[in-house]
Amino acid sequence: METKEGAWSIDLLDNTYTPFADTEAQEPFSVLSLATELVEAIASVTGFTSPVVTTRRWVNRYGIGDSIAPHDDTTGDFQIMICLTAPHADCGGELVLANGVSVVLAAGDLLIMKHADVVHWTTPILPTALAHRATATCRYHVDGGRMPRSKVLPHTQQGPRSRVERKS
Ligand SMILES: O=C(O)CCC(=O)C(=O)O
Ligand SMILES: [Fe+2]
Repeated sequence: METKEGAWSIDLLDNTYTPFADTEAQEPFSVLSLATELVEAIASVTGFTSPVVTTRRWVNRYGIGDSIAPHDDTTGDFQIMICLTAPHADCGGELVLANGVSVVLAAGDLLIMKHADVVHWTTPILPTALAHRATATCRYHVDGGRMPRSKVLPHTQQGPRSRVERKS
């Protein structure tokens, strides 16, 4: 993927926004990130008391020169990110948050983020890197939280667009 937000590749593990209770883990990261005890523990650490209603899960991969540009994650309420692989600390791939925090993740590290309104980016992977960088993220959406627009107002509430247009 190459966008104004940077260059990296993304593997969507689950982009369906299935209700949390019906979401089935298809691979190990989802087995972990959907485990009720873990979700409850992370909700408690981040201060969320409303139940998780849905999740989204994906893997980002950064090769030499890749980075994610400064952006604000506009949906979801809290998330975990597990570093799957990373170059040595002095070879780029640092996650920087505009609030002054920066993190160099090593393989196996788990980061819990309350990500609303925190602009963040990663530094480019340097040519000296001997490994690429990959992170797996599970984003949790709580009841009444920051849902994607299409989920806040499902079109079933208003009927299909064509019917609305015919009425007017
Ligand atoms: O890979 C990272 O460290 C950050 C990824 C990220 O910010 C995102 O997927 O929105
Ligand atoms: Fe992000």
